[in-house]
Amino acid sequence: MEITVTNLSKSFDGRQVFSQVSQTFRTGDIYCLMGTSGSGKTTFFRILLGLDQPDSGTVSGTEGAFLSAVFQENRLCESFSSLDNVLMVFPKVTKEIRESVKEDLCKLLPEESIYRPVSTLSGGMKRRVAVCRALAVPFDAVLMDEPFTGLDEDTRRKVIEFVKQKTAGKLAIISTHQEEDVPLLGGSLIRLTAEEKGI
Ligand SMILES: Nc1ncnc2c1ncn2[C@@H]1O[C@H](COP(=O)(O)OP(=O)(O)OP(=O)(O)O)[C@@H](O)[C@H]1O
Repeated sequence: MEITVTNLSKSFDGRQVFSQVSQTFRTGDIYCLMGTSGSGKTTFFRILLGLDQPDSGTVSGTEGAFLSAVFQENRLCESFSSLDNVLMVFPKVTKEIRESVKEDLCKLLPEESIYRPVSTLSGGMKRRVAVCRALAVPFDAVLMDEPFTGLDEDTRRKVIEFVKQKTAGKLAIISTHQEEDVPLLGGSLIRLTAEEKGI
């Protein structure tokens, strides 16, 4: 698939967040979206997901596509286990799906923790559950808003490897504040800067 944004502009209350952003995102590639706090990364994701409208410009290629997402907040059900938080996104849970989700979760978390309510997990553990859930479902493209926040260096690398494996041959757009993530992900760097007002 290919997502193309053309001359995308967005302002809030008369304050320009970004303007005239044009970019093509192609399947098989990872795009790392970087920009200072407030440069509009979350807003850009929300527009791609159709949750917000641009003031002007267009997004094409997302019609009929399955877009998966990790939002800036985890959006987990705190009283459910990690396992159930991931399984809940499947319309029908088969034995195979359950086993494969367990296997994926265990790549990122200690096995005992995947049966505990999410409310008992650390912030970094919850983040890993959110990442695992977004990548568990079939998707054409995944959009991840700062998925590696709250992770120590070793865990961060482990999660990056997991993301690379799970997004192979698909389209991934990932926002990050750490430039070193770009080579680790083998991604293309795209800057969304307030100064340039575009990427
Ligand atoms: N619904 C809204 N109403 C008014 N202003 C908003 C709204 N959503 C975002 N903004 C403003 O738009 C700007 C961009 O916000 P956004 O969250 O997209 O930035 P960001 O690059 O994701 O920031 P961060 O790196 O801190 O997560 C900010 O100044 C923010 O206050």
